[in-house]
Amino acid sequence: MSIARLEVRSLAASRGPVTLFRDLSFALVPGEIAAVRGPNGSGKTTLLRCVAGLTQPEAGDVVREGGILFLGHLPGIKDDLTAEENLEFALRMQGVDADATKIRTALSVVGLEGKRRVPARRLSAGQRRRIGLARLTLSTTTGLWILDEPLASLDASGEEWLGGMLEAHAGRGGIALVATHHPLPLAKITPRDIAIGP
Ligand SMILES: Nc1ncnc2c1ncn2[C@@H]1O[C@H](COP(=O)(O)OP(=O)(O)OP(=O)(O)O)[C@@H](O)[C@H]1O
Repeated sequence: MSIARLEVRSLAASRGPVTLFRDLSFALVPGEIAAVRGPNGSGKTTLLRCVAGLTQPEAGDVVREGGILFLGHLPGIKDDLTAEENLEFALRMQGVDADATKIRTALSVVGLEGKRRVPARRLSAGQRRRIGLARLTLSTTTGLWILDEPLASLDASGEEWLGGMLEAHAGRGGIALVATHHPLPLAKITPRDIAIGP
């Protein structure tokens, strides 16, 4: 199981003179998925970074239980590494132990089996995104998934796959905080909406 809990209390963040959000509070219980919504530049990434502990909020607290998987809005892919080298590197940074077979299986799950030895510079935007998303298949015991625009560049089959991954994660007691401009492709769960910005 990937039991997790997240509580955000009276969180505030600014960039320079601009207040992005203030007095933001919410709590997610095991099995809950939240969609963070707001216009470009409203502070969605900033909120995700605060929740992950990567950015210090101006005020408020974040209480977390369970490990974190953070998938940034840029896939963070290194051009000179192959698909499998990129995945291996990302997992190592995350502290996830994955052997060559697991990596190959994860890439095959996201439709990149035939591309695993291809340098990332020769992959499309959606294929690069899929390398990042392959981390989800190997992070099934990580309680809190923080995903920034995971649907960007994904085709319909990728969206459907991601929806299934999120629902399986919720079914294991995991929670997810997902910044998105698109509706989350969930069939069984209604996500909680967290709106920020003007
Ligand atoms: N490194 C930075 N230095 C200064 N200002 C920044 C930096 N990163 C973001 N900002 C500012 O903070 C504000 C919020 O940015 P953030 O990336 O959190 O928004 P967002 O809602 O995720 O946007 P988008 O939908 O475009 O991804 C923006 O107005 C941006 O100009």
